Amino acid sequence: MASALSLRGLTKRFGSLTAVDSFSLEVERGTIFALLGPNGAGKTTIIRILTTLLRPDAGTALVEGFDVRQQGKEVRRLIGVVPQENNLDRYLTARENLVMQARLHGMGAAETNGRVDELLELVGLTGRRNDFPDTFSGGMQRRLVVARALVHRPRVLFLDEPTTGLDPQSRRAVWDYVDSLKDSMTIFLTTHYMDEADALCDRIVIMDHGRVLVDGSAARLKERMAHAHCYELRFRANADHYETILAGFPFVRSLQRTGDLFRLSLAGEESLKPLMDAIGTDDIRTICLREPTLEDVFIELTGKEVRE
Ligand SMILES: Nc1ncnc2c1ncn2[C@@H]1O[C@H](COP(=O)(O)OP(=O)(O)OP(=O)(O)O)[C@@H](O)[C@H]1O
Repeated sequence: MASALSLRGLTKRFGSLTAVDSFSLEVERGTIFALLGPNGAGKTTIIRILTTLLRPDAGTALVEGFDVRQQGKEVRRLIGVVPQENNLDRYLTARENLVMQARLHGMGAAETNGRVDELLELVGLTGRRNDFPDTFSGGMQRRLVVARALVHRPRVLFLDEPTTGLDPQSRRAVWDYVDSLKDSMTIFLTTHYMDEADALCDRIVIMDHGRVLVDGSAARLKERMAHAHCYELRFRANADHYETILAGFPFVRSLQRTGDLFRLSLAGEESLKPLMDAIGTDDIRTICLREPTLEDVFIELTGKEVRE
C-alpha cells in the first residue's frame, strides 16, 4: 500500500537544541496515526515541517509523494490542518469562515455552497451558521476548526492536540467526527490523552528528544507491559505520608496519584511483600491488580508524566 507520509532522517535544530533528531517514519494511506510524547518531545515541530510552516535542516519529508521542501504548494493543496489554537477569523460568521477557506483553495461557488452546508451539518453547527465564533463554546469552536480543515477534501488531515481543553462530551464528539473520516483520508494527530490515542488510532509512535522510542498498535504497546505488575491502592487516611514512602522505594517503577488513589507499577511480584510490610494495612482501603494502560507504557518509556 502507498505511503501517505514518508520521513527519512528528518532533523530540525533550534540553536544548539536538536528538536527533531534524524526522525524516520512511513505512514500508510488510510491510517489513523498518533504521535505521542512529553512536552518538548518534538511533535509540533514535526507537524510544522509536514505542513510546510517550517523548513527542516536535513532529511526528507514527503506528503502523498510530494516533497515538503520543494513542492510546498502541492502539499498544501492536499492537507488539512487543525492547529493547537482555534485560529478562526472572529470577524466572519461560522459559515463565512468555511467559505473563506474554500475561496483560498480556489473552489467555485456552486461546489463551495454544497460542501460548506454539508460540513456544518456534520459538525452540528447548522443552527449557528450565521453566528460569530466568539459566541461559541470551546467545543463548538473546535468543531468549526475541524470543519474548516476539511472544506477542500484533504487527503491527509493533521490534528495537533485536537481535544485539549474540551469537556468529555465535546471530546467524544470530536472523536466521532475523526472516526467517521477514516475511510476517506489519512489522519495524523498528536495528543496528551492516552485514552484518545487508544480509542482512535491504528498506530502509535511514542517519541522523546526528537527520536522514536516505540512504534505499534495500542494493543502491541500494552503487550510490552504484560509482565509489569500494576496495582491500584486506595488509602482511607494519610495519603500524603504514604506518597512519600511509595516514592522512596527503588522497586516502584511508576507512581501516579489522583486524590487518595495511587496507581503504581512494581519491578516484580516479589516487591509486593516488602511494600506491604513497610506501609502496613491500617490505612489501606483497597488494593487490586490492574491491567496495564497506554499511560503505563508512556511513563515506563519516557520516565515522565503525560503532561508535566
Ligand atoms: N521556534 C523555536 N525556537 C526555539 N526552540 C523551539 C522553537 N520551537 C520549538 N522549540 C523547542 O523545540 C523542542 C520541541 O518543541 P515542540 O513544540 O516540537 O514539542 P512538542 O512535543 O510539540 O511539545 P508540547 O507537547 O509541549 O506541545 C522544545 O524544546 C522547544 O522548546
